[in-house]
Amino acid sequence: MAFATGMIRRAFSMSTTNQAVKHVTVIGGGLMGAGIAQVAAQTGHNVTVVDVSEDVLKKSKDSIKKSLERVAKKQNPEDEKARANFMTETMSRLSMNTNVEDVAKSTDLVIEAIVENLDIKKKLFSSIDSIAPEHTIFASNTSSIPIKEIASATKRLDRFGGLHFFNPVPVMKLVEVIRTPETSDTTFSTLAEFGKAMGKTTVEAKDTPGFIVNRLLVPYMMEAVRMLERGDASAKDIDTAMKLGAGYPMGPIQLSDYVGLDTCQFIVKGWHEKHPDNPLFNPCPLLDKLVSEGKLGMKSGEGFYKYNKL
Ligand SMILES: C[C@H](O)CC(=O)SCCNC(=O)CCNC(=O)[C@H](O)C(C)(C)COP(=O)(O)OP(=O)(O)OC[C@H]1O[C@@H](n2cnc3c(N)ncnc32)[C@H](O)[C@@H]1OP(=O)(O)O
Ligand SMILES: NC(=O)c1ccc[n+]([C@@H]2O[C@H](COP(=O)([O-])OP(=O)(O)OC[C@H]3O[C@@H](n4cnc5c(N)ncnc54)[C@H](O)[C@@H]3O)[C@@H](O)[C@H]2O)c1
Repeated sequence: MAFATGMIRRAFSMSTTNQAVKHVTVIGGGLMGAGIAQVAAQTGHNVTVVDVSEDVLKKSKDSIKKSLERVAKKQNPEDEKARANFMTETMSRLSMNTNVEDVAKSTDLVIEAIVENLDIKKKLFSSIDSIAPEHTIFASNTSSIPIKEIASATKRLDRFGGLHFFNPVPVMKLVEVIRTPETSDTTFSTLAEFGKAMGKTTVEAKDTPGFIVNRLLVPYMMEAVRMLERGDASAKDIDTAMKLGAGYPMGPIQLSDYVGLDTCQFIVKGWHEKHPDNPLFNPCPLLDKLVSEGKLGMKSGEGFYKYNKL
């Protein structure tokens, strides 16, 4: 009987914990942060986006609005009033702030989506660890850095995990939930429930390089860049081949531009430094050249291809 009561209590506390993710702080309002914030607000969460300046936050808010309009149009193509209500309600759950310490004081979940750099991520988490409430869970959206290394900047190893979303967040249906050996069961289930509450399918991934998707996808993208570098095929033909011959929605060269060439470079460089003997993680001189020229892909207007500036 005592056992059964304990089970019930545990189940109850688990479900209240899950419902307790009401306020989400998204740090970094760029490509990924804006998408994460948008979908979290769309699914009924109160969200604050934090970034380095008002200017960046304005751009972030504008891009969220634009993307929401696409979603509203899709949901209610014939009903203008319903579209307007959806926009107003979602935007009312969204706020912007440049002061991370202020926001961290009262939030249930922090999702970090800043630049792919371990030292900068550690500095950020360390600055809010003593400010955030005890119950607050920290998560990183890193593409490639071990969650354990980022978490080491804090004293809440049991309340730290990975939530890895995919670009474009409003469209891609997956979230990888990453646990380290220290991530508690409650933290893991709260993160997985949150992913589901955002309308995503979740998979559990270990804290290994690239988790599941990137461990397979990034070497494939870099092999395509190496193929281009060798002059074996043109960028356009590589992309056409993989779209029509393998059923991918985008070819690997176009996808590299879409992800951001700087982000791709950070990923490969980090893995190569840690695993220099793995040829799949070898640097790509062509990628490095484009990044050094400021050609970062779609977001900068040029990468392997040229784009109309966003
Ligand atoms: C590296 C990281 O750590 C991990 C990653 O993120 S790896 C990258 C993962 N992402 C991918 O692999 C993306 C592959 N590409 C795709 O799936 C598709 O090309 C794409 C969804 C991006 C665009 O699709 P495409 O058909 O070419 O263009 P488009 O017609 O504009 O969009 C398709 C639908 O998505 C919607 N959409 C696209 N981007 C959107 C956005 N930002 N916000 C809201 N809706 C969006 C469109 O409204 C459209 O909806 P509809 O079909 O109902 O009309
Ligand atoms: N681009 C992708 O396809 C993709 C997909 C999944 C995960 N990720 C990961 O998500 C993270 C963000 O990537 P992104 O593509 O959105 O980058 P991005 O460059 O588009 O955006 C990063 C944002 O973080 C802000 N920022 C930087 N330092 C900050 C700080 N200390 N405090 C607050 N804001 C800060 C920047 O001003 C910028 O707006 C990275 O870790 C990346 O690896 C990227």
